[in-house]
Amino acid sequence: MTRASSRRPGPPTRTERGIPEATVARLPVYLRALTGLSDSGIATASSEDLATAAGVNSAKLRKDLSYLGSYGTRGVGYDVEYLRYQIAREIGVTQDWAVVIVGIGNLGHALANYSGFGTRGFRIVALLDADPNLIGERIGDMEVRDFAELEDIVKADRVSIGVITTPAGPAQEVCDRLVAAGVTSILNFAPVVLSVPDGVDIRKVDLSIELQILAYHEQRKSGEAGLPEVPELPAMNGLTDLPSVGGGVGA
Ligand SMILES: NC(=O)c1ccc[n+]([C@@H]2O[C@H](COP(=O)([O-])OP(=O)(O)OC[C@H]3O[C@@H](n4cnc5c(N)ncnc54)[C@H](O)[C@@H]3O)[C@@H](O)[C@H]2O)c1
Repeated sequence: MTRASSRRPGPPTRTERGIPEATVARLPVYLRALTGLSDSGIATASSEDLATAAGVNSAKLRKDLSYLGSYGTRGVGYDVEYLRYQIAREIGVTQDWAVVIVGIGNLGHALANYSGFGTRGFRIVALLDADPNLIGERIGDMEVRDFAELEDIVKADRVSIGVITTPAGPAQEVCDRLVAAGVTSILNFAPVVLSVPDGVDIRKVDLSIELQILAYHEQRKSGEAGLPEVPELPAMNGLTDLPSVGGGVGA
């Protein structure tokens, strides 16, 4: 056997349980795929079926699942319900997580109205805002409450996750208040990098970055297909006296 290269990449970052972070990031994708299979009444799935449903290759999927001690049964595949339970337990979604959302504007309203969190183990316990005009507004079966109540709510409901949907300006201050109140995980939608002390996990959601990644791929696709043709200029009836390009029109 020959050695492929003398330069080896560093070891992948691993969680305390020894599962690579990249595998952890794929577990929710497998969970969603398994939920889909289960909802369609499928009791067992081969690694190929599951990989197709999750959009990954089957060798990677088998390797990922082996970290959970799940190898499937040869010739039968994986028990969908059991694997779903194993992954949910590993991610921590078999238990109920209390979440607060801070900043109930456009995005906060949309998240508050989304019913999918509850079925995935996330209980929204409070919608908080600093605007007195919003406090008391009903959204579904909840009422917007004063951000000043944060500390009491975190203590009473044992909140560990906070979602920030305020503008960028106050986001750090909101984050500091969440952390001081005892929140140890933050999902930040505000377009700003927040600092948190050790022991607090933070994740940032930025749709424009996702769109830029898609734009990058679109650009590559149009490069492969050849550049799009320059569209013809519309007929300019009667306009014959146009200045030439770079003609330096004075101010
Ligand atoms: N990550 C993404 O992909 C994405 C997409 C859209 C919007 N955003 C961001 O999400 C945030 C919210 O957007 P939006 O359109 O809902 O804004 P918005 O102005 O409609 O709502 C912001 C809310 O935050 C509240 N607020 C302001 N300061 C506060 C404070 N100190 N404490 C508590 N509440 C406070 C305001 O009263 C308001 O209700 C913005 O930062 C925006 O840039 C992110």
